[in-house]
Amino acid sequence: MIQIHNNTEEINKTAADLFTASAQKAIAEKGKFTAVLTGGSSPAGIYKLLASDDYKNKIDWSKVFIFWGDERWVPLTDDLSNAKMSYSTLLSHVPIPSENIFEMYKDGVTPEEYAVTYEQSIRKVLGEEGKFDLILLGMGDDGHTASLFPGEAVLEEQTKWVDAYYLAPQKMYRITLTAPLINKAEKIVVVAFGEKKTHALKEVTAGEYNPTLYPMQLIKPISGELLFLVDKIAAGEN
Ligand SMILES: O=C1O[C@H](COP(=O)(O)O)[C@@H](O)[C@H](O)[C@H]1O
Repeated sequence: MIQIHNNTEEINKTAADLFTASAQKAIAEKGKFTAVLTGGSSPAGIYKLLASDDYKNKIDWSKVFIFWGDERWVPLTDDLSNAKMSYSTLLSHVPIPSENIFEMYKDGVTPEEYAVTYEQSIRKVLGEEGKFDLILLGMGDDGHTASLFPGEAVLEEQTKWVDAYYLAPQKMYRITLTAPLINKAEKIVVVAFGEKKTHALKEVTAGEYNPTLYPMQLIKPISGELLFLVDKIAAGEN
């Protein structure tokens, strides 16, 4: 489903409300909430809202478990780190236990080794079902999501839940959840706004099926819900 909003503020509020409602429901039903954060620039407003006085006390953060959809293989101190942005906007401002936060980077190991460790951590918290309560995703201007980039072998991955590889065009390693794992989730919310997203959004949602070119097309939940929160500009209405 695609929801078209008037502006970014509306998208941020809708996403923060969805996050809060999913957390409350999961905690009431199962005693814990498992969520995946997205990187990039798009989610910063959502995270800041969740950390604000209006929102943060609505969630029992001691029962929240945070993972990431992908990461650039850089230390947490690096401005390119998706985790760094998530801490500065959200995680450093809410009472979540540090052991409930699963950063997608570790010093002293290779990205490939850490992909295996990260998958084990997911299995420990979620069990063999691997069903996250909520996954937030962004979408790159080229139609990539998480670190599922056009033309990369990771798009074909069927078995692993987490993969790492060298992304030659960006000259850096990436670590990412794979499409088969993402698709197990209860709810997947994709946030995209601004004119740079217009072309990819049209191709992803209304174009021919060509996930090699537009990897976001691989995101098709098995039994859960997929919701795009976009603004009028991204939707091509302005
Ligand atoms: O490289 C990445 O980009 C996408 C999109 O980022 P945005 O800045 O256009 O919102 C993001 O979803 C992904 O997590 C990130 O690693």
